[in-house]
Parts: sequence; C-alpha cells; structure tokens
Amino acid sequence: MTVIATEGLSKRFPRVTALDRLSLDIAPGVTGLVGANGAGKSTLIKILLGLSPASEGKAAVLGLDVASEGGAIRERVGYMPEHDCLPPDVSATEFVVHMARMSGLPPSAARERTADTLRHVGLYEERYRPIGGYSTGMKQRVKLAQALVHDPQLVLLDEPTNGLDPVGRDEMLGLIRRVHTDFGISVLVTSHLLGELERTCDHVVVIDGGKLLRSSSTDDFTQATASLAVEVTDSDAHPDGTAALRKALEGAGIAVATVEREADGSPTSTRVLFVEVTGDPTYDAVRDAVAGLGLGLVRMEQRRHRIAEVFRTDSATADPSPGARPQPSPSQPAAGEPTPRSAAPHSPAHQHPAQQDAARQHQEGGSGDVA
Ligand SMILES: Nc1ncnc2c1ncn2[C@@H]1O[C@H](COP(=O)(O)OP(=O)(O)OP(=O)(O)O)[C@@H](O)[C@H]1O
Repeated sequence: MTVIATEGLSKRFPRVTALDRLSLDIAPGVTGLVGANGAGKSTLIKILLGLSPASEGKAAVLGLDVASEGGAIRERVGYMPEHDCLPPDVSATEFVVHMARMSGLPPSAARERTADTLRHVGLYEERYRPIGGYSTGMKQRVKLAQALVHDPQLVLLDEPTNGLDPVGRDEMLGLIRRVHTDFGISVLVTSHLLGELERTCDHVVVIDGGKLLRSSSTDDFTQATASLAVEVTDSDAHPDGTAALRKALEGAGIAVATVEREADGSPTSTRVLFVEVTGDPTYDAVRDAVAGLGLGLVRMEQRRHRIAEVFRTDSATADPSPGARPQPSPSQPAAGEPTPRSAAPHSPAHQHPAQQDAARQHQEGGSGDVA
C-alpha cells in the first residue's frame, strides 16, 4: 500500500524547474524528504495537497488524485507549513479549535480534539495564552497541533524543526515519531538536515534540483557501509601504538583513516583509527594485527555510516537519475563528517548540494548532527 505516489511529476515556474519528472512511492510510516533549500520540497507538498497544479505527470495521496480530489485529500491529510503563519492575538486553544471547525468537526468534538492534541504536543498548560507571546518551539507545536486536530491519516510537515535549538529539535522529532507510533498517522517530514531524519524516519527520500536522488529505508542508508573505531595502547616496543597498527593494517590492504572531528564538531582523539569494514575478515585482521604487535585493545567499536556519508562522492552529482545510489568512498570525507587527515581538502564545488547545505549548517553550528 502507498500513501503517496507520484509519476513523472514536474512543476515548472517561468524561470525555474522546481520538480523534474519525480516518481515516488511512499509507504505508511514516517518518511523523510530531504533536500537543500530550493530542492523542491515545499513545491511537492503543495502539489500533494491539491493546492498547486503540476505542470506534468500525476500524483495520488491516499489513493486520491491531486488534480481532481484536492478537497478530499485535505479532509484526510494534515499540513504543517514551513513559515510562521499563526495569528498572534489568539490563544492556541482558540486557533486550533478554529482549524478543527474549518476541517469540519462539530463544536464539541473540535474542543475535545483540541484539548487532546494540545496535550499531545505539550502545550496544555499554556493553551490559553496568546500565541504572540510563545517561543519558536511553542509556535512550531501549535502548527503541529492544528495539523493533527482533525485526526488525519497522513500529515505533511514542512521543516518542523526550523528555528529550533538542539533541545527543541530533539523534542519536536520525538513528537513526530510519536504521531506515528501513538496514533498510527503516517508522516512525510521535510528537512534540509540529513542527520535528523536518520533518527526519526523509517524511510528517506532525497531530492535535488527537483529530481529524485535516492529513496530507500533508513537502515539501507546507514547500514550499507560501516567502519570500525579502533583504539589501542602504546607499548615499549611500539611507543606510538596507533601508528604501528595503522601501518600493519595498511600493509594488509585495509583502508584506515583518522578523523579530526566527531559528528557533533567536537575534536576526536587522534588515537582512534577508523577502519573500513569489508566483511567479517576485517575484524579478524584487526584483532590479529593488535595481538601481533603486542598492543592492548582499548576500543573496537562498530560505527554505522550516517546518511550524509552516502552523499559524499562526486557520483552523487554525476548520476542523479531515479534510483541512482552513490557509493561512499573510504578516501573522501562526508559533509560535516570527520575529515580524514590524509585526504586532500574536499572542494565545495565537488560536493553534492545537499551536502554543501549540510556542511554549511555544520559550520554555522546549526545542527551538529548533519553527519
Ligand atoms: N511560486 C513560485 N514562483 C516561482 N518560483 C518558485 C515558486 N515557488 C517555488 N519556486 C522555486 O522553485 C524551487 C523549489 O522551491 P521550494 O520552495 O519547493 O524548495 P524547498 O526544497 O522547499 O526549499 P526551502 O526549504 O528553501 O523552501 C526554488 O528554486 C524556488 O525559488
């Protein structure tokens, strides 16, 4: 069963093609739609809601045609817009009741559902205060509440973590996850931050320049490749145990890197080696090399690749066709990802746009979790 299906969907504005022959099948659950600013995420949502006609192709939401059944879609779907659109002078309760009534709920049901929904998003205590005095996080929660109040089957959330600090973002992502686990509502959530979708979504769709780059389960994204963090002690025979191990592993044809920074930007110990895992023999080779050198093994930890790493090769830009699956290269750094010391600086010109965006966020200290 699919909740959203598009086929050859295009949207052309006079000066820009916002969506370019996009074909997607999205199953129930929590799906992340990721792309840099201008990738076409909001345009897709507006088409799916039946609010903006496509230039070409077709799309269906919950089996309903977006071109002819927009009203029926909006009855069954909740929408959280990206930008601030809340009236400052009314309370959350007044606003959400109004939105419930607009969705067709009778007055008493609208009030009941409003109270339940505001409780779910953690605004119950504050519900009678005017929205104008709310923090950004509280406003985002009001927007989420109005999307949920009419008990939709699907919600489309456009950049719900925008403007939130890391704690607020985590709370919002937790709420979004619970929208599905507690109420069985399917979610399509957009973000330009790859890392945050990885924790929240069952499935991730990546678009760039209106084209589909990749659509697959989060597990496929993150488990496709893996590395091993290895830390060893020094010994009298090997005063720099890390260097000795590195030499031994590289001599055995195993790719090894050290990194300067963790995903959250904090400096990493140069004593940690990141070893590319190509299969079970890699573990044996590390163990044997450590034992052979007579070093103590402090840490040997499986480290899953993160979504941003999947987009670190030039092939991401070279083959943007549907289903294209850029393969990570052990020799190149990911966006916002620890940079192997041995690697040449990675030119932004060669980065995938989503990657550049993620890297910029990272540099700005925006998310700290882009890779
Ligand atoms: N009404 C419009 N008229 C002209 N161009 C538009 C219009 N709406 C969107 N665009 C353009 O279409 C492209 C896709 O925009 P869209 O808002 O869908 O991107 P997005 O992925 O949601 O990014 P953002 O998060 O920055 O909103 C952009 O180049 C944008 O400038």
